[in-house]
Amino acid sequence: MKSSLLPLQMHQIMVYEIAALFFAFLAGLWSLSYLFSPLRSKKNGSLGLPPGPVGLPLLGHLHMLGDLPHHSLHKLAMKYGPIVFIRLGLVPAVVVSSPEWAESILKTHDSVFASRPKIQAAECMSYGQKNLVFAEYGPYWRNIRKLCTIELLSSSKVELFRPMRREELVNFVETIKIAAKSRSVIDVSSKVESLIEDMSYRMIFGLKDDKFNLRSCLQQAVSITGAFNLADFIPYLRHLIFKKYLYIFINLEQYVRSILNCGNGGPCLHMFEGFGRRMKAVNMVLDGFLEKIIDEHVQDAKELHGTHRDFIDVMLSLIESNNTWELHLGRDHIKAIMVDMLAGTMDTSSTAIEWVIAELLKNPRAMKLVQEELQIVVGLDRIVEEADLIKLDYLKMVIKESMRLHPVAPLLVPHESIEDITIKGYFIPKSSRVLINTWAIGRDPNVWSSNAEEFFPERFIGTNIDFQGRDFRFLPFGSGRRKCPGMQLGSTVVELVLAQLVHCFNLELPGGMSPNDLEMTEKFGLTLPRANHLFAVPTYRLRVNFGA
Ligand code: HEM
Repeated sequence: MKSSLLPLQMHQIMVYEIAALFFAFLAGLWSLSYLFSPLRSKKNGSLGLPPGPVGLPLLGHLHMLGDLPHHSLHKLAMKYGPIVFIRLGLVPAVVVSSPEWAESILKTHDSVFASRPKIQAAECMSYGQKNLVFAEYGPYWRNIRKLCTIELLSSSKVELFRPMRREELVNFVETIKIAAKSRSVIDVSSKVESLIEDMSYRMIFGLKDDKFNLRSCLQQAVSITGAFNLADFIPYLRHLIFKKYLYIFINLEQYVRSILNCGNGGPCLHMFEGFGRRMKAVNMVLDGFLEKIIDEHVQDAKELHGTHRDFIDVMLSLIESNNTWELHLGRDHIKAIMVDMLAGTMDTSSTAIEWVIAELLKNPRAMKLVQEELQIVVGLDRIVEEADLIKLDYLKMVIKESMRLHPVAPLLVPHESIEDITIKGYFIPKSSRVLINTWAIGRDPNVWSSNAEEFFPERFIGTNIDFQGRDFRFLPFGSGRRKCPGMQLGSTVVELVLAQLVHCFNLELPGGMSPNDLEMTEKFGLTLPRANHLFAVPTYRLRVNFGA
């Protein structure tokens, strides 16, 4: 039986390969025609497409992105200017690297650029893009955004979870105190990640103990959504055999390194080879967990007579009361929004916190000033309360400075144009992907003066630059219609955790490491965390052993 199937499989593979070559040939012709399109040249007073390098047929400029696309795109901007036209496979894309162009895209022509591209992983992980992050711009997105902003992320809802945040922080400090007693090294990155996870689970699901083993499944879902998927850029290749070889070609350097490091295949190739399969498998497991959690909430709601406790309760009560913001909300919507909220709360806040601690360890002068401010505002006889945050001006500048140098989303979330448009003489075709390189803007000496690469929080003194996205030099939460709706929650958590950690503990680099030796390598994904975990030796600072 087995052997009779083999020739059939071979036949199918050959048909696929022939079809692949045919489509690749057509796509190559199409992309060549794009390269020599009249739009590239000046015509009728128009400047044509924005400047950019000539790409390869089919691949466009994918091979130029490398491990850290925000760095590679910054290099292109240095050569071609603040707006660069490239092609990612068959997808036209513009890269924006100046505050002026960011304002044009995110404010002046916001409605044209407010959509999101279709991404295979997002479609799978968020139940056919029923979530908010990747929803196409239009009535569905508008309603779901209103629902999330008002029902889940408003100031009053953020306030509702204040006691939970305090409780989690007290536990967090207690565990670090144990390490401090024995002068042990702590993995700051892991500690912060697990604190943020606990807070997120309690707020979204009402549970803290990971009884469904959600953690690893979610991490995989997030890493898959942030992973590079060739099929998003060359859709013809979705089912083709030779995509593996194309992937190796594009990531030649990564591939060679992965072979050298880990023998047969390496992580990047594994990720790609089984991408579709892995995506579906992770989604199936995640879906099972989410279904069980929702079932439990439905059951509990009957007993608790509709008392709202967490995000799932809120969503279920909306369905019950038929107040579903003109959306026909079902379980898939709840699950898609929960995945959004989890992805939104977890990696973002912990990435931001990790970078601030790293910068403070590298800059003892700034660390000293933050601790002095805390000593004046809070004193050494109690822990930080949320009400104190408003008075911590220097800490806020430190956070902004760190986010300037290490934006959590260096290219924001990709935007997509919904129609052809000409801006400042440049033609940007419909369905172009727009990458706003906030990392490059944050390090531009023309924008931030010659000390742009230096960590210098005082640069914010006397400016009114904040997180709101009104000043296009600084966009850690984006700007315009698609700006982050979780900004208040995110900034509160980041400020609170940081304030508590540096108030309660002095942190030293382990093994007598000098601040100059602390490396600051980044790892590109859905967010931009440190490539390596951050370690430190804590010493308890307060005069009291606090509690509730
Ligand atoms: C430090 C924390 C955070 C940072 C730095 C951050 C940053 C961002 C950025 C840069 C964007 C893209 C904006 C754009 O495309 O123009 C975004 C979008 C988004 N964020 Fe956040 N975020 C944070 C926390 C959160 C939290 C706590 C939540 C929810 C619980 C959240 C939910 C979202 C959602 C749903 C979107 C998509 C909005 C849309 O497409 O309409 N984020 N965030």
